[in-house]
Amino acid sequence: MSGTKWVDPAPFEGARPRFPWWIWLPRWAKVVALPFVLAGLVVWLGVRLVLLGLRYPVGAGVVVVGLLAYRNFGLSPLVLALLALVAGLLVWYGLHRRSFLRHCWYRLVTEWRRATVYVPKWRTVVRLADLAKEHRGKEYRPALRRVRAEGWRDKVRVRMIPAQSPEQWEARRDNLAHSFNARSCRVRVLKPRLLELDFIHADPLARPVGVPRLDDSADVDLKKLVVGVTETGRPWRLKLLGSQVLVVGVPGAGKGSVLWSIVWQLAPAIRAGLVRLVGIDPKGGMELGQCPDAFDKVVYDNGPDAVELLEEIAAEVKARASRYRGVRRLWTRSAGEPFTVLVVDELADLIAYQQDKQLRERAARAVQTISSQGRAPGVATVALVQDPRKEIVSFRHLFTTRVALRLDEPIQVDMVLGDGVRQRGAAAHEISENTPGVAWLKEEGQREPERARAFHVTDADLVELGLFLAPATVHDFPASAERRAA
Ligand SMILES: Nc1ncnc2c1ncn2[C@@H]1O[C@H](COP(=O)(O)OP(=O)(O)OP(=O)(O)O)[C@@H](O)[C@H]1O
Repeated sequence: MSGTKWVDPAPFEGARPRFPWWIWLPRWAKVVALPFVLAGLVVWLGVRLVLLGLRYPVGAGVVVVGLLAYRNFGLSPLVLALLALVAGLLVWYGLHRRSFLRHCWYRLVTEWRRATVYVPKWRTVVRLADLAKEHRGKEYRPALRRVRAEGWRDKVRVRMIPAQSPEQWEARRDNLAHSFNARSCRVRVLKPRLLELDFIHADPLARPVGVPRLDDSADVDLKKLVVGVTETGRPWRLKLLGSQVLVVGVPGAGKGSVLWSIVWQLAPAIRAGLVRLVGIDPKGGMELGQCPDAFDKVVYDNGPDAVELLEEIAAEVKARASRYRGVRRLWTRSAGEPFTVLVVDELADLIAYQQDKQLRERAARAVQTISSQGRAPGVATVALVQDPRKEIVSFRHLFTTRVALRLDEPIQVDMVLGDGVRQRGAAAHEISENTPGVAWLKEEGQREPERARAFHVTDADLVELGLFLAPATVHDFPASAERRAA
């Protein structure tokens, strides 16, 4: 108070200590409640043990049998049995490493990481990352659910608090990764309120993947062409029938390997006449010239010949569409004409860098016709490009399958894969220079992007492919040639 004027004291800014409610109970009530609390604890522990037994029936069985054996026969047989168990596990590892890791080792790692990393740090990390909220004295904290270790990544399920969105988690991917000692973190939405965080510890695609054997009898599935492996170890299946493919990557990112993996897998169908390849390589044949036998027609520049070829395919698209009208909605083998794949290496050379304005416009019109109308009549485009900017490819949206190999900048990832996909973890600009052929993939209608590596198609493989596809030449047997000459 100063004179007659009232001055408010400064508000109390210290944190008031909070005590649990039972602290205020009278002493006698605590004594009465103690046996009930202890009984409750015992029941809780029993339930946890039963749940653990149900989760790991084999492990629990081994422990129970071990205890019984120890009681009935003493220590020595138990030690022998344990040694036999270890030997059995080693044999399992030797015979089938994959199933051993999956069913035994990764389960142990899961429990270990849950107990030593995620449970102890969870509360602090979500509070410091602003993912927990306090409202009217009650704390709302995202719940840590199932954890699964898979060696190269830990999958951690999280139940979000009310009014939270996946974008809030996506914005804190880096904070979470560093907090849990991971290289990076990705966010996936499993269902409303349930997220799965991937904490990445290693790159399963670090090693190149060789091409499979060329098999004449193989059935080529144009909707699921296997052109590499995904990081989860499954085949990378590329949709060609009913899709248009855009492959983007800086020089040396491995665009060639995506292209040749597609051709490699199409080879049996090309040989059987079911698929026809048409190619344009404005770089003078540096890429497609490595295996010209794969192509029905190929042009090695970006001049009038290339544009005429594009217009020929565009005309074919229209002609097929009018033939199919009312007969079929999508190309099938029974259509009686081959599925056509147009391969353009460096699309920008045709539709952006071409000096002649008329040729440039004609090329862009033809490519747009093919990629917008070719789906149903069985004409697919596989276009490779280094620069994804709108000024270079103004009709990116017509390509329904996008492959982002290594890129320079984050903004390029958004251009290729679409808005928001990078935030979910598709960091194509972070792909290492040491892993050419690694790409992020996004198909139309698929929410989550996938990471995969194309087969490594070597020069020797291309020679083999050329031999496989070269038209058979029948040479005269020397003796019969001499006889005819005589
Ligand atoms: N899938 C792959 N696995 C392993 N190595 C690869 C793979 N793809 C490409 N490479 C290697 O990376 C290098 C560059 O590959 P490639 O020429 O295909 O790149 P690019 O993107 O087509 O480059 P450019 O735009 O200059 O033609 C080559 O030495 C190749 O052997």
